[in-house]
Amino acid sequence: MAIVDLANAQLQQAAPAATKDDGGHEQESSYDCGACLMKGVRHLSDSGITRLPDRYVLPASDRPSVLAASSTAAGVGGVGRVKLPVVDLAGLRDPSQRAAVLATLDAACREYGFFQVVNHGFGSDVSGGMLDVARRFFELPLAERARHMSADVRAPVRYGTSFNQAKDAVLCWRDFLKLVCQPLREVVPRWPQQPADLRDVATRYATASHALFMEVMAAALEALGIPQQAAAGGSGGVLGELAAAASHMMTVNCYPACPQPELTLGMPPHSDYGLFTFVLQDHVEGLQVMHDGRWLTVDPVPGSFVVNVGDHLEIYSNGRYKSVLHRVRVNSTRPRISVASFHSLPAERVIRPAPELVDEQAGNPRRYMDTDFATFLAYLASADGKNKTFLQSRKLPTPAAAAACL
Ligand SMILES: O=C(O)CCC(=O)C(=O)O
Ligand SMILES: [Fe+2]
Repeated sequence: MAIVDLANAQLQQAAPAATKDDGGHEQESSYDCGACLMKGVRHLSDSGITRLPDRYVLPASDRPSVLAASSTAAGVGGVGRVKLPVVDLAGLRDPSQRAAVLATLDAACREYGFFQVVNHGFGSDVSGGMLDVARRFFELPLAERARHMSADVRAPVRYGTSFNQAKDAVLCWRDFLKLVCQPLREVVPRWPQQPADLRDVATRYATASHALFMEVMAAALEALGIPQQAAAGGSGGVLGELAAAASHMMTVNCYPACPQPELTLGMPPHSDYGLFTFVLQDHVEGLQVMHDGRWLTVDPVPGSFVVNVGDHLEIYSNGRYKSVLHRVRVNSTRPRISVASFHSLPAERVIRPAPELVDEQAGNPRRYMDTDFATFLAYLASADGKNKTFLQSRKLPTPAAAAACL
């Protein structure tokens, strides 16, 4: 798994922008040809364009200002901004504080589906080094980056643009480098050779990210009350399975300065496919989280990771933890780099609600169907993708909802 795009967008199926819209967009331009656009947005930005090519212009109802302007939420920073709950890993490692930190993590996963991890022990050389080499990768000449362009979504390394460049009716203002990270020793020799230190730096980063994921996953299982020995019939539980084999993919995202950021997005609304995603971002804001029907901008906290619950964890927790929609805004002056690490069980593993969290008699019916990677691929190819998210497509009707339909 973790080999194709592990994010489920509410796909933008709108037709490209009309001949002229309120941004004064005209249809014919040298930058509107399909082949030029596939060179990516870094190329467009470097070429000094002053207006957004039509293929990036979202229909008015999907533009970033909609829903964002007046958002507020209890316990958050300013209007439309959020300081995510903080999970202090140093506290988690201290027996006298562990219960309190677990309670914070549990509440964050239920309410926001997002939290921030601090004091994680990741050396700043590891995370800072990763952001630095990512930035230098996108500064390479286009011809060097383009060596890794591939239509094969299973390739261990893939360079591309937009969200799903082969399918997106409206393109996103993002270029990306995807690196499959497992089995690490086998895939690293396939990763880019330029910049010369990329393989070393990304290997150290991937190793540390996996260790951090295991620690946070152990905490989440404890907070959910799932004993690790019993979780998979006494075979060491999910943690034991993950230690033996996991899926892990890294996406390095580059969002260059955009001439008309109010008309487009860096990433469309989507949820992530796995158990947990760890996002390392530079100091430029852009990530927005859906909370209570409103978009909230996440305040970047230097040295921290933004962690979010993925679809697999929502299913495994039988809906207790939320895999929420998020998206990325861009801006006109400051390029932004982020590195998203997607962690889950191996692709062939069927994900279903943990038996410990299902109890029909106690009013906790099973809420999700069995899910595996083949189901996910079938969903992507199906018409359903236009109408609802993958997660919605896996929901079982609750008894109350089923009764209402009778
Ligand atoms: O760039 C970001 O902050 C988030 C990226 C993201 O959501 C993803 O890669 O799935
Ligand atoms: Fe995401």
